[in-house]
Amino acid sequence: MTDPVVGVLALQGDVREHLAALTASGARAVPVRRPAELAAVDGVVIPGGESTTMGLLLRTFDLLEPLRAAVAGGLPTYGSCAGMILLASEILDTRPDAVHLDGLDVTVRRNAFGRQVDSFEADLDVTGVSGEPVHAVFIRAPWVERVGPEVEVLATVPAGPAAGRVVAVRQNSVLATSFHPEVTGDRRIHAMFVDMVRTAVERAESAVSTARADGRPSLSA
Ligand SMILES: NC(=O)CC[C@H](N)C(=O)O
Repeated sequence: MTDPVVGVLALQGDVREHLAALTASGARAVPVRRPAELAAVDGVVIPGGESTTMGLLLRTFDLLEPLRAAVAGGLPTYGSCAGMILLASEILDTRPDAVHLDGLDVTVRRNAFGRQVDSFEADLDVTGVSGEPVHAVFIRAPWVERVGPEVEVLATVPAGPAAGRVVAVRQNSVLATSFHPEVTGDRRIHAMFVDMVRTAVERAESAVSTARADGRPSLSA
């Protein structure tokens, strides 16, 4: 197949880094600022940045409902840090009117690792990523405090005061990490997401060809 088109929500945050990481992982990476641009992608990344600001901008740019609907409809979505916060069904330590995309049945706590420790790094074993552990960079990061029954935990902090805290999860077509793989040069998390996107595109294409073979009207007509 041709390279899947993966959008990066480009309202705020480290958009450029995700575009570069996706391009290096075999996707056609494009910025998304308008509903029509969102409608044209096979998958979308919600970058790191500041979740309350990004939430306000989603409203301003009329992207909130289209993005919520796309995620609910199964569009492969990857949220990193602030992106994880926006995807959560419940957010602790945020403003009362904070935006939830409700893509993940999890409770996240913003800035969870404490104000003294704004950033830190750790080597993580991540389910689905083979080889060396992933060197994870956390920047004023959230952690996941509750996971719903459909949510798979992909990584936890291995040691230190936050040992055991959940920092990477997947629920069906939604992937989220507390950390920022886009800043390290290790492309394995983006490659895992691009694989999710490719699988979803292939599935949709084979559903269309089955429908054609059955003589039913084509979904792509
Ligand atoms: N690096 C990040 O994305 C930080 C997230 C930020 N602390 C927030 O609450 O949105």
